[in-house]
Amino acid sequence: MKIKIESPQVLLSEGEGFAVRPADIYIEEDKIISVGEKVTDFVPDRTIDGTDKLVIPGLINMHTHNYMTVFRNLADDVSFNEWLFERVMPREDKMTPEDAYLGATLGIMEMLRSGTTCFNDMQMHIHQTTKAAVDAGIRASIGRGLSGDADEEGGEMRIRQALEEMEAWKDEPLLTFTMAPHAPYTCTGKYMQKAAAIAREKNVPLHIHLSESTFEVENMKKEQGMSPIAYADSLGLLDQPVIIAHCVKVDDEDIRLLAKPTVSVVTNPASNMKLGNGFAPIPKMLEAGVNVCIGTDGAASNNALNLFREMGLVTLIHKGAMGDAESVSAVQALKMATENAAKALGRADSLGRIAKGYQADLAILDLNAPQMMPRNNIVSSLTYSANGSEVETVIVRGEIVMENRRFTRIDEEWVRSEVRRREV
Ligand SMILES: CSC[C@H]1O[C@@H](n2cnc3c(O)ncnc32)[C@H](O)[C@@H]1O
Ligand SMILES: [Zn+2]
Repeated sequence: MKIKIESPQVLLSEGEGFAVRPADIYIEEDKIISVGEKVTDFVPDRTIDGTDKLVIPGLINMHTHNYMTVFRNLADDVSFNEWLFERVMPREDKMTPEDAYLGATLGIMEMLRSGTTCFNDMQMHIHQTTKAAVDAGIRASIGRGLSGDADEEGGEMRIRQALEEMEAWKDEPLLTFTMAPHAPYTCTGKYMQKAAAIAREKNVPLHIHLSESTFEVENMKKEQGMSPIAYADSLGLLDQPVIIAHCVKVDDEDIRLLAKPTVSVVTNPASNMKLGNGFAPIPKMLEAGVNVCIGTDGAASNNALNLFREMGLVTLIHKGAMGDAESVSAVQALKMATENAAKALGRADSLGRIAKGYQADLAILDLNAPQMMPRNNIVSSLTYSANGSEVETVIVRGEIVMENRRFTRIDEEWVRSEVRRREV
C-alpha cells in the first residue's frame, strides 16, 4: 500500500527537541520513504488531506496489562496491597482467556483512540493479548508475567508458556517479546536469573516491576539487606536490556544504578498516585541520564490508558511538588512517549520518530480542535492541552487502523456488547 499525507504539519525530532514543519509524508508498505522531499513517480493508493492536521509519531505506552481493562473501576480508593492481593489477584484467578482477549481489545481501542501505536505489556493469558494486538493491527511487545521459583512446577510452567508464545508468534512483524519476571516479591532471585538468562539467549529485554511501594522496599531491605534496585543489580539483571516499571521509592544510589545504558525506567504517574504510592523522582533520574519512558499500567489502577494524560501528569506533578516550573518540560515528556520508548525496545533506529526509513507508525491530529488552538507552541499543546480526542486517524506499519475515529479492523459493536455482558 502506498499512502501520501498531503500538506500536514509534522512533528520532527531535531537534536534534543522537536520542530514542527509543513511536509508531505510518503509511505510505502511498512515504512516512511520520504518526509518533505517529493518522490517522483509515486502513485498513492490513498491520499490523506493533511490540511489543518498534525502528524506525530505514534505514542508508545511502555507499561501495560491490557487484559486487565475489564477490571476498570472495580478496585478503587484502596491501598496498593489491598488493591493487588485482595481485590485484583482473586479476580485474575477467575478470568478466562476470552475475558483476557476482550479486555486487551478494549484497551487497544482506548489506546488507538488516543494516538498510541505500540504498547509493552505484561500478561498472564498467553496468545490473548498477542492475538488482540495482531487482530487490531497495533504493534506490541509482549511478556508472559512470571512468578515463582526456578525449581517449582508453577514457575517452570510459566517460563514454558512464555517460550511457547514467543515461538508461536515469531514471524508476526507487529510483535516483539520480553521475558517478564513480575517482581522480586513474587519471584525468587534464582528464578529471575533464569528468566534473565533466557532473555539473553533470545535477545529480548527483561520487563519487571521494581520499587513501587514503601512496603516493597522495606521488606526487601529486611529480607535481602538492600533495596529492590540494588538487589536486581546484585543478581546481574541491570547488565542486560531491562525495562523497569515504577521506580517510585528510589534513593540516590538506586538512581546511580538505573543510569546504566542497559536500563530503561517506565514511570506510571496516574497509577502510582492513585494507589497512594507517590511518584518517581523523574527530575533526578533525568539529571543522572536515566532513559525514562512513560506508561499507564493497567486500567485497574490508572484507570485510563491515555498517554496524553500521563504526559501532562509527569510534567505537572514535579513542577507542583518541587515548586519548580522548570522541572520536566513538555519536550522531555514527549521524548519519553516516543524516542526514549523506542530506545528501551531496542528500536531507536526504526520507531519513535518521523523520518525516512522509519516505520510508518503515525497519529494524525486535528489542529482545529479548540484545545489545540492557537498554534503558538504545538509541543506544549501536545503535553499540556491535548486529551486524545484530537486524534483522528492512526497508521501502524503503513496500514490505516483507525480512520476518522472508526476502527478499520476491530468490531466495536461486538466489543461493546461483550463488555456490557460482563458488567458487575
Ligand atoms: C502475571 S501478569 C502481571 C501481574 O501484575 C499485576 N499487576 C498489575 N499492575 C501491577 C502493579 O502496578 N504492581 C504490581 N503488580 C501489578 C497483575 O495484577 C498481574 O497479577
Ligand atoms: Zn504493572
